[in-house]
Amino acid sequence: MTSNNDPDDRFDWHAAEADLTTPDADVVDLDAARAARHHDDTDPTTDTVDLDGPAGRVLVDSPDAQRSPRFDLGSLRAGERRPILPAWIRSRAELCDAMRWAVGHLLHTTGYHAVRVPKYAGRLALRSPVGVWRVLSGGLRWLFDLEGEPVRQATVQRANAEEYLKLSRQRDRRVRWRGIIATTALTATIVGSVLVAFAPEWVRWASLATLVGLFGIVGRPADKPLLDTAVVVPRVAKLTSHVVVSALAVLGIAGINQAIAKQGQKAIAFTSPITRDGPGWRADIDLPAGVTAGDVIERRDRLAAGLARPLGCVWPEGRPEVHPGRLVLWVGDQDMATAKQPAWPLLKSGTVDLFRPIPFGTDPRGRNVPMDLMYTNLLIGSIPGAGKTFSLRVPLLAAALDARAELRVFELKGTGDLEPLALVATRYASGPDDDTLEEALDALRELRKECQRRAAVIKGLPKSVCPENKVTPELASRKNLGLHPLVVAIDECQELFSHPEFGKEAGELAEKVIKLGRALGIHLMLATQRPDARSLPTGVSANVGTRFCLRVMGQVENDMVLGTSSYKNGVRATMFTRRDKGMGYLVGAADDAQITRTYYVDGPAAERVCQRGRALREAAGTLSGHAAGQQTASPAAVRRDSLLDDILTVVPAGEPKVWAETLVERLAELNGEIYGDLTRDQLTAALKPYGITTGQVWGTDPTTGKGANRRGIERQHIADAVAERNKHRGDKAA
Ligand SMILES: Nc1ncnc2c1ncn2[C@@H]1O[C@H](COP(=O)(O)OP(=O)(O)OP(=O)(O)O)[C@@H](O)[C@H]1O
Repeated sequence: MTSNNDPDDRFDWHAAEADLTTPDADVVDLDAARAARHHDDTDPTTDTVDLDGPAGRVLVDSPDAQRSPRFDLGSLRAGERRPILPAWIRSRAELCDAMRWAVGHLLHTTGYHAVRVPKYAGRLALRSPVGVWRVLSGGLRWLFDLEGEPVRQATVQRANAEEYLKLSRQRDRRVRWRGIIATTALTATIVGSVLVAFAPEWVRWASLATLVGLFGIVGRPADKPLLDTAVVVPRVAKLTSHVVVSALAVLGIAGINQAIAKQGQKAIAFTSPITRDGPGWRADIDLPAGVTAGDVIERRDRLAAGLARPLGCVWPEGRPEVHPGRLVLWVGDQDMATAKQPAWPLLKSGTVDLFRPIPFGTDPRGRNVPMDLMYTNLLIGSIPGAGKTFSLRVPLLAAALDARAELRVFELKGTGDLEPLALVATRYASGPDDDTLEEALDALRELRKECQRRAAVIKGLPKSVCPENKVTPELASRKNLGLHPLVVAIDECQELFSHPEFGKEAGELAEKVIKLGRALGIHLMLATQRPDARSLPTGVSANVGTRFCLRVMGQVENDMVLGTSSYKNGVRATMFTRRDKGMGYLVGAADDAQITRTYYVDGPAAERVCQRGRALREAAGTLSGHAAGQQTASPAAVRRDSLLDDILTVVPAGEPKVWAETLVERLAELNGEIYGDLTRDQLTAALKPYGITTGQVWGTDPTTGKGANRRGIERQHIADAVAERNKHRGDKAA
């Protein structure tokens, strides 16, 4: 019955029998036992446990453990309820979008065919003689039962008189009643023709057109439809499990290859059927043991080659919350980079309530990706030219459409990419120079103070008005409280954070603002093309709530922008290519990381949106600062212009030398608004451009009255610098 070649021969039936006869093992699952034996071949320690020496070996995969769990109410309660209505019907925006598409499709098709009516009429006229011929010949064949003729001829040939008689009788019967019908129809046609001949002219033409149309339809060639194609629908190949497994097999991942070699197609488990999901296919995959979704995502280009689809159609994503080996593969019908993207929903009309999500971009399926701006901050990072500034512009434009929001915008590249926002911004500065950087730094200083002020306001409010100790839409609308949304954007923020003089302070301030401002209606948006430790302080990158990472080149930058372990978990912005402009991973806007392409709003369109935002502010009386034409020089600029004169004011002519610390105190006393934050280091740096350096000078401590050598300046150096400056000014004026 058995042969030596049968692998089951090597199975230890005695051991299995012993297992069977142990008191608490009532059933042995033979499949499990065989599987245990196979594993045993490779590693004898994995599937059996030696509890009491050789006699006590028991199977690890016990029948109890292998039995499917019984149904219980708990598992039903834990089950995931599938939505009754599909997501696109529940979302107002998506429903409107679908409706818009349906109406547009209908109008296009109608218009397309309407202009071709003369062409279709000509076609029908040309085809109508064939139609007449088909009707007449078909009618005669039917009338004389000609389709039965070959059979009758065959019976004649076989000289089968009885059968021939039967067929002839049947034919006579048929021809008789068909003749009656044909005669009636012919009579009706003649009567109809006579009536039409005496009818008004339009009836005659209409009848002729109808007849031509009908005969034209009947005379249609089988391979040529009457109507041209108004909409060409692209045909895409189906995604099947076979295609997916074959593509995964060519990625060169050892774990996948070994599993496929052992188990074939079964090595890749599909956790649910491959389905259509939006304009593409979706496969939910459990990768073989030990292979992570990140391993596949890293080889997206090879995966696309394996699937024989353009790279922009293939979007593998991990689901680390399920397990690291769960992969969701979405294969679009069209390349995401070239597929037509819907316009930004607020492009032409609409206002924004910043306490509600704003439309930020679209996902690979073309659906809107919303983003919250309140109670969070935003960090955008990528290599140069991937679409950072365009991405930053979208939430800024949304903020522009909320009349309550105050915008402060600093663009540190100096190309004017955010220029349209100057129409609505309370503060706007653009430039790569130190002055602009210092303005941005000042803005952060102000924000820190604003945080303190707002915190005090909120603390002073009764719990009934402010139950969660954070700004609510109602509080933000109360002008007297000054708790309106305050949106501050710094594009190319690496310039500020890596600045030798301002960098450290800016990093500390930004971290404080990010941590505190969130609940106080202050929203900081940072965009950087150099997401590394020097250009993006860890205190900043670790505390930002919402992150958008466009194309980056490595794991470090990826995790700097998207958060620690993102790369390991398969959220890899390294997979985006040069063509994927405006595309990135959005983290923090939803539970999972989302592949998002930001809405494309170009310069002129952005300007039109800002004009609307400006009109809203004018109506609400909230236009202020830069946008309102109040070109107040920045504290940095004022300080720079007046520093030398103010030093001469606070250091009398009889005091040749003064300590830097004394000078800083006196300047703050003179003008707290401009010099309140001035530190000794900043003073030293501000004097450097005039060639004035601080050195050890003798002075007396006013509190102790003791003399000492400390860092300070000589008054004469300042006086010389003022004289030099005035000379220059005089030259220029002349
Ligand atoms: N959502 C988008 N869809 C299509 N193209 C886009 C999108 N966003 C940006 N682009 C294109 O990418 C180009 C670069 O964008 P952007 O200037 O925002 O890049 P950047 O990362 O800020 O560059 P840099 O670091 O040099 O400032 C733009 O000229 C634009 O045409």
